[in-house]
Amino acid sequence: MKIDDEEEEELMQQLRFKPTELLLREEYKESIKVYSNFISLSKNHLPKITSKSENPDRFNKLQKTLCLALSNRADAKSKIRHYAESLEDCNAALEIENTHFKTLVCKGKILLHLNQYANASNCFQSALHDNEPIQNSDFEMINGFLDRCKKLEYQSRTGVFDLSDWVLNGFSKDQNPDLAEFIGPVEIKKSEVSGRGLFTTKNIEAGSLLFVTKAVATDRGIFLPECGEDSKMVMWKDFVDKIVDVATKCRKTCDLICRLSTGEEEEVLQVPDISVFRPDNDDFLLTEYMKPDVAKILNILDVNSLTEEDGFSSKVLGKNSNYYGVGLWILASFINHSCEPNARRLHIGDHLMVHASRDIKAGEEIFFAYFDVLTPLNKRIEMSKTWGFHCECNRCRFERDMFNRNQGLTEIEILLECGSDIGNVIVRLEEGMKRWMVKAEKREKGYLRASFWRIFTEAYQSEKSMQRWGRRIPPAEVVGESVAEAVGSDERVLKMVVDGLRRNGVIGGVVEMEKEMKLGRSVYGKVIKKRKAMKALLELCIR
Ligand SMILES: C[S@@+](CC[C@H](N)C(=O)[O-])C[C@H]1O[C@@H](n2cnc3c(N)ncnc32)[C@H](O)[C@@H]1O
Repeated sequence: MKIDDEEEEELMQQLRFKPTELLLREEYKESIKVYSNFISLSKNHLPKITSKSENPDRFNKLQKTLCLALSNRADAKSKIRHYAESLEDCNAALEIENTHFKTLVCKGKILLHLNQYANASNCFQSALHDNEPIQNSDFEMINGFLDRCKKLEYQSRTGVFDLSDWVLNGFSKDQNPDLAEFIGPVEIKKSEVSGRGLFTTKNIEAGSLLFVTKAVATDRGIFLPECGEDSKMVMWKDFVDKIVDVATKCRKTCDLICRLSTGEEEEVLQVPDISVFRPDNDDFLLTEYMKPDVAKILNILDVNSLTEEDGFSSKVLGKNSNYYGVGLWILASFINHSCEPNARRLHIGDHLMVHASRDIKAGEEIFFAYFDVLTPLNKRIEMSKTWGFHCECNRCRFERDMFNRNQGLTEIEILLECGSDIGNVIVRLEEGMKRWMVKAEKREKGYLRASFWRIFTEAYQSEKSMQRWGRRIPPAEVVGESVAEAVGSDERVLKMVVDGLRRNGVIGGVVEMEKEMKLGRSVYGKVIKKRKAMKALLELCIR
């Protein structure tokens, strides 16, 4: 339908207020539609005003209205997480009026959300200084954002994070600590294990932070055993929908997800430069937009999604034991598995903090445990099969070799299966390790103790076992420490060592306290800076 200029202007008048109403009612999609109508009519109308009436006042007025409409549409788009499109609208509005307050605030908030702290800060600075005088409430709001940008930019640049206050305040559930993204001394390279892997670029001490990254999406729930697997399937579907939604809306995320492994033909996969994962990297804008291939994304999620159960333990966080969370963290998806891992992850809100759980030398590959590694070899073989690979780490090779070379280990397993006294089995194992020349310095003792972890914990927790066998089995802290050295520690290992040290009656001894703190740092990372906070975690862990 052709409409004349007067009708067009009347229509614009009607459209001017309608979308604002919709925006206030939080009907974002509808308001975007009406704003889009208004914007195209305005763009159509602008040249006519200049050429026909030569009326600069009207022209300026319409320009201002167009700028506001673009800014409001940007706001609506950001509310439904169409960040890339929202930024385009912000830039178009700023081209009309480069100090437009509302647009600068909207753009700043989006950039902050996208972890581009310095760029976000520039927007807020400009909103503050190019728009004087400014209302008190706006002044406070902008300064709040500027403080956040400054804090996050510092974290992101230096890797200095401190979760102590959050721990000391009882892990305040509604207020997770404000965390930036950070990439430490790591790079992606071809791995001897499979495909690509993440490697250190310098020597790293246990507890040091390797990187902090925010999830593409997560999903969480409490699943009572009586609900069965169906409710978990519903959650999984919801999670997949969230990922596809983000990939559809954000070209960069889609591009990054598509670089992940589907578990097939990993050898031909490209090795991306680590800079690609920095939030301010815009190279992806040059790549052609690919519509997300949902079937491929499903395979990628199967191979790369992480569950949250291994984060700050449910026990420490006081979470319901039926709690279950799943998420996709892109940089973490380049980490391969080993049964002697050297890195641990903490899940805090949607952020994943990854730190070294043992000292790592420059150039070594970083490994996670994809499944519980305090389990025997046959169980681990089963678990790695479900992941679609066969683990060839030092520990698996050593244990396979031990089983092949002598009957001793097989006999011990048979004793266990026949329900022999666990204290007796431990004594047989410890004596066997001496005969088989298992070397502590090569971490071999720790490997085997980690594989027989269950019986060690049961024995130390049983007064009867300890009375009968206590003198012939090594102290809990010795076993715990050798396991920590060999396969890295977790809260169970920490508990065994701390319980053992305290059972000896040396509470508060300087050497023992330092041992506990050191182990605590390898489990929780150096992000717990205050001693008081680490002590609080240790107490929670052994409770
Ligand atoms: C999260 S990805 C790890 C990064 C992957 N190697 C890549 O190139 O993108 C998980 C996949 O890596 C491979 N993988 C991880 N650990 C492995 C291991 N210890 N041995 C063999 N393959 C492994 C498996 O194909 C697994 O499905």
